[in-house]
Amino acid sequence: MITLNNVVIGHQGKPVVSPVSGRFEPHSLTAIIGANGTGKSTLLKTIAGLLPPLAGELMFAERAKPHIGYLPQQAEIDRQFPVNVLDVAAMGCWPKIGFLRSINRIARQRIHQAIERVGLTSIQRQPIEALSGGQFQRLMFARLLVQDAPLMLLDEPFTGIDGETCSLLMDVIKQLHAEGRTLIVVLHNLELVQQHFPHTLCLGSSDIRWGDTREVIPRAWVDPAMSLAGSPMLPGAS
Ligand SMILES: Nc1ncnc2c1ncn2[C@@H]1O[C@H](COP(=O)(O)OP(=O)(O)OP(=O)(O)O)[C@@H](O)[C@H]1O
Repeated sequence: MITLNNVVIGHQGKPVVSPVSGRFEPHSLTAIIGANGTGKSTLLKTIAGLLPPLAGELMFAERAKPHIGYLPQQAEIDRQFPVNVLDVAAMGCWPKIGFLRSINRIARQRIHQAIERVGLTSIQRQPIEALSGGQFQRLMFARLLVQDAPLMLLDEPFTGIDGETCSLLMDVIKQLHAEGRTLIVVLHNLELVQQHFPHTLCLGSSDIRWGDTREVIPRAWVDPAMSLAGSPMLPGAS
């Protein structure tokens, strides 16, 4: 679905990691891991088209770039906007129907189903500034479900949320994948990656590994006896 050929990612002309080459297969589920600052978010933004590659080729299999669902890190989202849960979930329709067009019955049904899927039906009229971090992340997933994009990019979707929400949202990720979408998810929890993600791209300051998760993540990294399970400790981490 996406081929990277010596793609250099970075900001203001400054690369953050060695050139990346490889391929995200159609309908694949890939985790991007790596220590803080190794360029995981930068890579996601480059694939999303929010940042240009500094060099190299980033190619999509289709002639035109597919519709992309992008979930940034929570810290990058403005929650002061005066809208409620339903309004935000409905924004998932915009790429397909446009900003000012009215929502038809089928789309409305899809919005309500998505809100129900993430357990927010009882608070669907609440303003978003009143939501907890976990409730807000559930809402971001509802919007993704409504968006229905073939390619979804998620940046640290489980950071700062409780175990129950994490488990529910992981099920949504698996559902989206089972429905045939391609998903690329930045994560720090290696146990989660090992349990659920068949492919892993590990960005390191001097080394990039990409392939089958069982080969990319050595068992020792998630061995509870080594106290690394679920931690962001990776080669190159301080
Ligand atoms: N807008 C920006 N302008 C300039 N440099 C930036 C910008 N955003 C990030 N960087 C730098 O690019 C590098 C990679 O940042 P990035 O956020 O992609 O890393 P990351 O692997 O996602 O880190 P983390 O795990 O902490 O989220 C860092 O050195 C960071 O300081």
